Amino acid sequence: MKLKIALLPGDGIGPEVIQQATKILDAIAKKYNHIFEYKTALVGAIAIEETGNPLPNKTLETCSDADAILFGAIGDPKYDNNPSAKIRPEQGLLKLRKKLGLFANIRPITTYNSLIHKSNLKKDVIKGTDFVIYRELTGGIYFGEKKLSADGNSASDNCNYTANEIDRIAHLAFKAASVRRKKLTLVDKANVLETSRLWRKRIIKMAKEYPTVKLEFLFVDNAAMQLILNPKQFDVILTENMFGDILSDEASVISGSIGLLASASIGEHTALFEPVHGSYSQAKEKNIANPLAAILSAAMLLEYFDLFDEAEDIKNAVEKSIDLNISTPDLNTTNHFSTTSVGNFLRDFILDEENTFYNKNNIDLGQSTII
Ligand SMILES: NC(=O)c1ccc[n+]([C@@H]2O[C@H](COP(=O)([O-])OP(=O)(O)OC[C@H]3O[C@@H](n4cnc5c(N)ncnc54)[C@H](O)[C@@H]3O)[C@@H](O)[C@H]2O)c1
Ligand SMILES: CC(C)[C@H](C(=O)O)[C@@H](O)C(=O)O
Ligand SMILES: [Mg+2]
Repeated sequence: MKLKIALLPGDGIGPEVIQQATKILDAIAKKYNHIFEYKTALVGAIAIEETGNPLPNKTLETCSDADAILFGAIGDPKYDNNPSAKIRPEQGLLKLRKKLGLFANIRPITTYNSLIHKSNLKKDVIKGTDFVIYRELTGGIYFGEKKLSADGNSASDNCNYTANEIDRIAHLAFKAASVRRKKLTLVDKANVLETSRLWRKRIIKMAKEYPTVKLEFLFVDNAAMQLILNPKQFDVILTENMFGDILSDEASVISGSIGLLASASIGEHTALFEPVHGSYSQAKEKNIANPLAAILSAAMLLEYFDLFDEAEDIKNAVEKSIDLNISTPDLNTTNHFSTTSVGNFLRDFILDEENTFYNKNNIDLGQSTII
């Protein structure tokens, strides 16, 4: 298969993790005789610096011409620490999602056997957790009208949803639940918010089309608690934009690190694949960022094109690296490995025809180093 992939590395650790993700995609291309062509474009703070615009037209064109987009991360302390800045890196990502119609953000949460004992959470609570968050991505408070009064003493952010915006992601979530464990949990704040009540009405109506799926409702405050108290109760969580953003960072603690959480942002015409984490600028160019979220996002990209064996190869390699503790400091506080080393290990594991990687003594890390 030939795929044109737009690469948007962005800011902070974005370029480093995207470099590892393309390393892995190249290994897959080599193993399976695919052709992956990359075109890199600017987004975020770096795009502001170079063009004055967090999403230059050229970037949008590159994305529109591509079969899919692989995104790193955006954001910079310069803007985080300046609430008065009118042009902000995050606008690049938000505009991209909106312009490309990427309305469904899919964030799977799973656990890894060899990380369970390291978790801050109890082993019995998290072992076997396997759910997916369907986060609405182009509506809600993120995209409503924003106002700041002339005297600067009052501000508002409007939260809007239309029935159509709710329905299109809800169908995807119901379909996902019907081929999984057949449970859908709508997370909202219907006891307070009018938009949440619209969500409930639409979902109750739609549930009749999916009779095999058990539907439950949770208020978001309770959901935040249930996620930590008993994450195994969840199969598919459907929620609006901001609740999904917050709950997925919380859920990353179940997996072991936000550096493990991948996502797919799906639209009608195209899709973008992005780690859940941000630009983690404290780690920029230190070669310590976990590249697995970006690499697993690349695996989701392959699944989007039905390249399931290829995606499975990546997931197996990721699991192996974690089992062998070939991990960055977020997962391995003692002999941790660099971002590059983790990428090298995965590449070599994927291309290793003779399966020499079955015990730690056989690992040839090549240029990799323990840092
Ligand atoms: N999709 C995105 O591009 C995205 C997502 C979230 C935040 N942001 C932006 O990123 C900037 C920093 O935001 P933040 O500090 O709240 O969130 P962040 O996700 O960048 O970092 C939060 C913490 O998570 C951990 N972490 C994140 N990524 C990691 C990785 N790959 N490996 C290991 N540990 C990792 C680190 O401990 C870090 O301190 C802000 O400008 C924010 O707007 C961008
Ligand atoms: C950077 C920010 C705009 C973004 C969001 O809130 O959607 C991020 O937190 C995410 O989770 O992708
Ligand atoms: Mg977020």
